[in-house]
Amino acid sequence: MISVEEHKARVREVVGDRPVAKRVLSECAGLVLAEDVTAHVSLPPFDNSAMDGYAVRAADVAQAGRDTPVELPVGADIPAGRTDVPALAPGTAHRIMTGAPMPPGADSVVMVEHTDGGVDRVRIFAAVTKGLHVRRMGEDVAEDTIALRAGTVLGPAQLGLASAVGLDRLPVFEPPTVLVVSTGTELVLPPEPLRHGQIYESNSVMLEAGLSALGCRVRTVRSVADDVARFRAAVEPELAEVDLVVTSGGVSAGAYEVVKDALAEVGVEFGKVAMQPGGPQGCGWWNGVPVVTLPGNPVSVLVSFEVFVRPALLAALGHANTERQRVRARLAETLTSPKGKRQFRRGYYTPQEGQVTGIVGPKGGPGSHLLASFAQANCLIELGEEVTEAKKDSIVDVLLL
Ligand SMILES: Nc1nc2c(c(=O)[nH]1)N[C@H]1C(S)=C(S)[C@@H](COP(=O)(O)OP(=O)(O)OC[C@H]3O[C@@H](n4cnc5c(N)ncnc54)[C@H](O)[C@@H]3O)O[C@H]1N2
Ligand code: MOO
Repeated sequence: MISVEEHKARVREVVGDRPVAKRVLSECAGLVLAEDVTAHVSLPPFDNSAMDGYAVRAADVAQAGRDTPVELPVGADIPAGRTDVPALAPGTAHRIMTGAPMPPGADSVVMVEHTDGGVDRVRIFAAVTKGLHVRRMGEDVAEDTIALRAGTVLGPAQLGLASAVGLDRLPVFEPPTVLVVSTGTELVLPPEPLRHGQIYESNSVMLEAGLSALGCRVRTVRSVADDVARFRAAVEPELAEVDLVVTSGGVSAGAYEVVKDALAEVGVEFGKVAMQPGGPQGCGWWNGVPVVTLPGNPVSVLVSFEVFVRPALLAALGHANTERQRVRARLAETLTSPKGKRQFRRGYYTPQEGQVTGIVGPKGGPGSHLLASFAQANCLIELGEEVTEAKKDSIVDVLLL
């Protein structure tokens, strides 16, 4: 039996690292930037107005007040987007809109609310300090400096910034195409009617959802009978198209362990990991393609995905943080755990106002077929290998899903 950490390291090694590719911004959300990116324009690219109003010289309106307006002739109209901006003559104002370039000679902007809004001449009721309501060129990003650092996870703000400095593509770690394979002669695809002894296939749907959330492309072979020749025939042609294969089922100790039977001879290693659920596991390469074989029980599949596959893929995709957020919580009821195995129980974590630790209670029992209770959970309660009983009110580790 190997430890969770050992198998985690094996899966990480098998999954490997992802190559770098340039992708259009619309396909980069959630991915990690592979190289530093330099801005070749300043942001803002030019001095511009932060308000709708009038561009002035502060000195020309120094005496303006509510009861002592200063009246200036309006020289020009500068909407946002105007590229031929005339200079401001002393003793005049230009009407200017938010985002429009500051005219040479002007040093500040009076908000329209502090004027009479005049078009040919304007009465100004407030003085301004020099630079008021002017957004300076380069105050957000200076030209030829690094706008985004390698390792940045690209969310809305980061992608917006990339576009704002004129980029249409970014170098990212390319997400893999993953083949999901569900094995089991008993599996039927909804909405086909079930006969006694058959069940609806659910593992591929969970794996697809989990993989898609990481940005992976997913192909699926949704139901392969427990027959080595049929398994090979269904999966082998796909190998050239994918970067990783994740199977479920057919890896334990029975007489018809299709995944084990088909892949042990190509060098995939199978064994037992000291965890519950998710004991029987395997990983290796098939025709050079990384393969991770997960046990078939639905809860085992999802816990195994969380513990082994998700962190390995996040690391492969360049994420520095590959783990779920871990918090400490007070246990709402006593739990038992098998000696020598790390147990992952499905739980519901509730933060407590003003407290460092929240409260966590189990959702359902430890059985790896209890999918409905997983569907009500928001966390995994992790009980270490040495733990056989975690008492009510003791503090436990919780992984937030
Ligand atoms: N003698 C032993 N028997 C078992 C052991 C063991 O160590 N010795 N380990 C048990 C554990 S723990 C697990 S986990 C399972 C893993 O078995 P397999 O990976 O071979 O999975 P299957 O037997 O194919 O399926 C297990 C269970 O899950 C259902 N299943 C499978 N695929 C799907 C799917 N795509 N959608 C929904 N449900 C699925 C399947 O019908 C079985 O009920 O082995 C134990 N046995
Ligand atoms: O290790 Mo199994 O995954 O408990 O059912």
